[in-house]
Amino acid sequence: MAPELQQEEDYTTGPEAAHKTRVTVVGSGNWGSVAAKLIASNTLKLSSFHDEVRMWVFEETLPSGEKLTDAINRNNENVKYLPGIKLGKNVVADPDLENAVNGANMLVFVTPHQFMEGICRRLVGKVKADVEAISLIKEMEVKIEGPCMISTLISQQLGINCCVLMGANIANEIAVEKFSEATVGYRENKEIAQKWVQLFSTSYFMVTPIQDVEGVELCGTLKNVVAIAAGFVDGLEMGNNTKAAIMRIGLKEMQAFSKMLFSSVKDTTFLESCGVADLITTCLGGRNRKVAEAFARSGGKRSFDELEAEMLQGQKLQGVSTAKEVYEVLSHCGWLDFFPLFATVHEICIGTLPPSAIVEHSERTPKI
Ligand SMILES: NC(=O)c1ccc[n+]([C@@H]2O[C@H](COP(=O)([O-])OP(=O)(O)OC[C@H]3O[C@@H](n4cnc5c(N)ncnc54)[C@H](O)[C@@H]3O)[C@@H](O)[C@H]2O)c1
Ligand SMILES: O=P(O)(O)OC[C@H](O)CO
Repeated sequence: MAPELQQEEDYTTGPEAAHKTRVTVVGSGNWGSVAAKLIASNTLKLSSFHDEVRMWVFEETLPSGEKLTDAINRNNENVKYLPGIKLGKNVVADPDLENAVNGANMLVFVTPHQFMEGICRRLVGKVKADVEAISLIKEMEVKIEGPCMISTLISQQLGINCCVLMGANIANEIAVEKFSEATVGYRENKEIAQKWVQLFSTSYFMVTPIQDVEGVELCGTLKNVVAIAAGFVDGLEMGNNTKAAIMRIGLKEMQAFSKMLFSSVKDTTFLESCGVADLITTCLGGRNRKVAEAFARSGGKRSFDELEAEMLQGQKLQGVSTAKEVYEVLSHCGWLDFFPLFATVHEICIGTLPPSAIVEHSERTPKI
């Protein structure tokens, strides 16, 4: 159960409280919890924001029998998805989605993408008409009409504006306040983008706004496919030069695919944190890389689902499903020959090709 709004300190009262911007984080996984921590450290300092940050929790029961929400509020820590890190006492976990977003002026969406359609459906008519949203979700969906970015899904289903925040952001490193950068992608309104920058920025988290929402979101989405390829290379012990080659080919395919989908995507976006920096960090230290390495070491005999459950304890991979979504777009558009790395990653994931195909097939020079 979510506690009453007033806790030990009085965050909510005072005549000016009603005019302050309220922030809700929709999601409480590994990155969701770190996002709440970053934001909560800023809402305490910025007088235009309400101190309290609500964090929606997909409720579950811990092995101890305690509800996750209760454990978070009692310990001020997400004991399952971000153990050992205090979130800030002004973070209030709430298992009731509608209640969590009630009255919020700024919504931060940060769940694995597969839950977003259901979440949006539940939120229709429940959010303020002028609420601003941001998506931290690195994925896309493919519908009959074609590919749909998650920020577009949010915008269309809820009728609200949605920016994105992506970057070289392994959550566990930011949780212990190691320096990193991030990129906010926005469509038109730079003032809104600046407000998101203000809300997320700390001395160890440097955020830059750029006007290229699709480019930023596609970088965050597509790098997960390259991370799977990098994991195969690691699992096959092919070495650093091979991995660098896979990253280079992957970056070229990311750029070409993004520009073929959206002609507005800027080349310079790929040099921001959301582009080459995220590609590097994810291919070195991400969860997609780690599980793909185990998959290759098993010779493709163990499934990604099984390895995900065993290795990530409830955290979710996005790369395997992204590879499938990308493959569907490539098949539909007749582009498979132009993107050998993307296509090969999917074919290895579904067992049509062995992990060793990652080099044999991806090195074919793409005609892009
Ligand atoms: N973890 C990172 O380092 C990191 C960094 C940057 C971006 N991201 C992106 O952020 C997004 C969220 O990732 P994360 O790491 O916060 O999550 P996660 O993988 O750690 O956690 C899984 C989350 O899914 C929730 N969940 C499980 N079943 C659900 C259901 N049926 N409905 C709704 N929620 C359910 C769980 O409660 C948990 O909060 C992803 O798109 C990811 O790619 C992650
Ligand atoms: O752990 P991954 O593979 O989901 O990647 C985490 C982040 O996206 C890195 O920026």
